[in-house]
Amino acid sequence: MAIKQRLRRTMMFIPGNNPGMMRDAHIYGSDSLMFDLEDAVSMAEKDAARLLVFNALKTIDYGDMEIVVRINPLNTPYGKADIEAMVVAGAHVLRMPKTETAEDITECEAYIAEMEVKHGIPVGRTLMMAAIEGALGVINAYKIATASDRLIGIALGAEDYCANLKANRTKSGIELQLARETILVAARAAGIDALDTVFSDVNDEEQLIYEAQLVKDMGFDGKSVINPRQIGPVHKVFAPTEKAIEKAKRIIAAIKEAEAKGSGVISLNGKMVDRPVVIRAERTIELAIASGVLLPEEVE
Ligand SMILES: CC(=O)SCCNC(=O)CCNC(=O)[C@H](O)C(C)(C)COP(=O)(O)OP(=O)(O)OC[C@H]1O[C@@H](n2cnc3c(N)ncnc32)[C@H](O)[C@@H]1OP(=O)(O)O
Ligand SMILES: O=C([O-])CC(=O)C(=O)O
Ligand SMILES: [Mg+2]
Repeated sequence: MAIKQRLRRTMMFIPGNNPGMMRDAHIYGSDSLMFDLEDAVSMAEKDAARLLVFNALKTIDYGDMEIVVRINPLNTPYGKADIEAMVVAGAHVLRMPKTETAEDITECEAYIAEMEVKHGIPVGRTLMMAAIEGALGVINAYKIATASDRLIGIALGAEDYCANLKANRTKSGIELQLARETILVAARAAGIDALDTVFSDVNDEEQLIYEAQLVKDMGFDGKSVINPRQIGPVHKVFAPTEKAIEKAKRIIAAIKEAEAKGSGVISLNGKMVDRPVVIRAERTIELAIASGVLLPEEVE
């Protein structure tokens, strides 16, 4: 089922022209599956890939995993056919690549709605997300993030972004700093998810963990991955540590006690605990439960 708010630590890209990968994609445990009809598929295979993904979504039981499909932009010969097929196939979320303006989103949304009506599907069932992959998209991030109620999040596409900026992908990530911060702030202002880009070297786990930790500390909800081996390390980074969980529990217990006495701010081991600290503690508990490292009954 399409759900606007859910855990999205990892979305795994699966090339839309690879039936073997599509068949087994759900066994690796990413939070979302993201079938790709765009850059992982050559021009010659676009129509075949669309049909393959359509059949996979219609016939394979992916359980309650979130199903995302990255379609081709509307200004290509494939965009409209991708939208129609994926709306009918029941994809939960359509990912718009290379989004530059709010109109890119509103045009797609109008066509999605048209296809829902044409096929007797409830209007609004198909959700959307936008990948920002160039300078103009970053400049327009907030307008993009607020362009449609169907949007679940915005994501950075760093490979195309670096190509557009004439930047190098570095270990520190300095070239992505502005884009990441802008996307994060735009997503938070719009009340939707902020999702980080892929890391392409599947054999370099150390750098993957570095990037995941960096974006987690910044506030991102998750990171796209391209290989099953990248799922575990990213989930580990996004799961709160035992120490963080214990601290969050102490904060929540202390504030409950203070509130019972009519006070909104207290001191815990010499540190001020007020509303923002409590919000972060609550998020830690939510993430811990969602990540399976804490049972709901362990929280009073
Ligand atoms: C810049 C962009 O646009 S990025 C988005 C587009 N790119 C993609 O979608 C690429 C997705 N990833 C891949 O195609 C592959 O992971 C590659 C090419 C990067 C590496 O491939 P491999 O070296 O074969 O990976 P590896 O040896 O780790 O594969 C192990 C198993 O996982 C499977 N697997 C690998 N990647 C994926 C994936 N993305 N989805 C599902 N299954 C996968 C393989 O089929 C293999 O299965 P098997 O053991 O049953 O044979
Ligand atoms: O969106 C992503 O993470 C992958 C991508 O297309 C890019 O980096 O250009
Ligand atoms: Mg791209």
